[in-house]
Amino acid sequence: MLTQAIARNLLLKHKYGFSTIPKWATCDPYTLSESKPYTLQNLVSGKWKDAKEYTTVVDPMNGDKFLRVPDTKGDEINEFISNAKKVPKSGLHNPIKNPERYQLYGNICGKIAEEMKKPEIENFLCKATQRVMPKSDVQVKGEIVVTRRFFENFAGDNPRFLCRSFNVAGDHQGQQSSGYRWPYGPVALIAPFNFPIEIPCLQLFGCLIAGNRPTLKIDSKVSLVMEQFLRLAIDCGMPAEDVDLIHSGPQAMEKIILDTNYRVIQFTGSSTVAERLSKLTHGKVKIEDAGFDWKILGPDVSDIDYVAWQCDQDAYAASGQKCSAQSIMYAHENWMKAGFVDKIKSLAARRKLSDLTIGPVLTWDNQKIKNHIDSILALPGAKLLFGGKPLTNHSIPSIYGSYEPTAIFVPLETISKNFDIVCKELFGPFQIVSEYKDNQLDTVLSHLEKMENHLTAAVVSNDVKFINYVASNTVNGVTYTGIRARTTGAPQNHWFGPCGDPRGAGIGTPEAILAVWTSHREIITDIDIPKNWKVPQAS
Ligand SMILES: NC(=O)c1ccc[n+]([C@@H]2O[C@H](COP(=O)([O-])OP(=O)(O)OC[C@H]3O[C@@H](n4cnc5c(N)ncnc54)[C@H](O)[C@@H]3O)[C@@H](O)[C@H]2O)c1
Repeated sequence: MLTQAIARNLLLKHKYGFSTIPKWATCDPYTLSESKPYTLQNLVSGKWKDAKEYTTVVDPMNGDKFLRVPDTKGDEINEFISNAKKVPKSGLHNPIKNPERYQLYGNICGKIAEEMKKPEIENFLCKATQRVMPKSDVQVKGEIVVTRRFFENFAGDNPRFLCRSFNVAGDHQGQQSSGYRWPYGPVALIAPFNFPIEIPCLQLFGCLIAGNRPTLKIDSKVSLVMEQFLRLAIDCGMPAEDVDLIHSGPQAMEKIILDTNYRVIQFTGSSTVAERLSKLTHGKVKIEDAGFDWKILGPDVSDIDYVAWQCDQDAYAASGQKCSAQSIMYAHENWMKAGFVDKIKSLAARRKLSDLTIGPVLTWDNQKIKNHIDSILALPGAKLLFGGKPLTNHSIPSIYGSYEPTAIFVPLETISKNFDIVCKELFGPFQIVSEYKDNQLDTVLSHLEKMENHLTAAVVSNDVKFINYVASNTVNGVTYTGIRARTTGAPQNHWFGPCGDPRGAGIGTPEAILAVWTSHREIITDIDIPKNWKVPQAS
């Protein structure tokens, strides 16, 4: 693989006539290996700094010790805390303070988008991402392109348009109320491993555009990508003091949170940590957590090859490590009779490690995956549809999972009686399949009602009455409907986030940025006392 990377690097150099490593980059993802490891740095107070201690991150494809990531702790966290404490609650800018910074961020976003269009920079970001979170070329390119398009969206005057205010006429001459979207000031942003560039970039720049000053913490397995991306952003004019990047373990981050005055913490990751931080901060959190995402295939069977392809993508692309991945599929009996499962089975069988259409699972090892599969197969009527075995002939280290795309059939009534076991998110290439008849749709809906997480969902049907019945009785924040409905897809052009939880966060769109990174403020101007005013009766 390494030889391939070097060959590709040389090919690109030849094709484009310049180095494939951008001038601001400090790591070469094409040659990164145990013999050419890279040591990451924290960004604090506008300076790149080393740490006293490091953790080692291994190459998920072969176990090579290829990254040394700061294990920031002890006294080293004090600078992060004091920087956050210096930030005023009114932010670095707001609609009536330092408004030129909206233009600054419009320019930065425009410049970043321009840079990301350059092939050598796009390739660099794709490779860096793929080295730490192995996914296919198509999947990784999709992540980079969504990120670039987000920056295109917020170039120019769009930061100030985003934070536009409104006025309402008052009760008398000289009175007017103005509604503002106000930043929180000192904030923290915690991001997971599965989208090393898209999640942190969209949240970080939404946060900055709105006037906040964040401490950024990414999962250390993948924080290489944002460590490099921030160097690009600084090169594009971002003031280096506008954000602190910390690489640390959970305890150090919790200590920072406890000792700091963060006004809001945006967290993306597991529900367990989300709940923990929620309690720790007395609810000052905006959460994007686990996804147990469902798909319902309606009674109207059509376009079976397309729908099967979409199911395979939804369940198994990026080895199922998307929070939007299809976790459970309820197929109407008409689809089952049409041989739908066999179609998905043969599509899933095309996936291979050599092109990363299936790859390492970074938070579940094979023992944990096997235990989950066994516990479901032990339930009444459950049967393995396909997969169910570890991958073979590879060098993925055993701390990570490596499993075939897997599907297990579980009857509807078994799910009803064993809901907690069946409807548990396995963050890997795994899905539950069930079948329902016309008169069992309400049983399916009763399952959806019981679910804890309401992130993505798909109603695959072109029957408008069917779609409306399901959509009107459910709450998922991102619900795709129609024969092309999918569960995965977190582009920059529509809201992505859970619904039905007051702590729920969104990402990327104007509404998402305003909902997560600003709160409402109203300033009422009242300046004009009439000349003939007299003291009224006591009231
Ligand atoms: N809803 C979404 O938009 C979305 C997107 C991506 C992933 N996810 C979810 O994330 C999960 C997978 O990620 P994971 O298991 O690595 O998540 P995780 O909760 O273990 O880690 C997420 C981040 O939190 C940090 N962290 C962990 N414990 C912490 C603590 N006590 N204090 C402060 N920070 C802490 C981690 O270092 C990491 O940066 C899945 O459940 C997936 O569905 C959700």
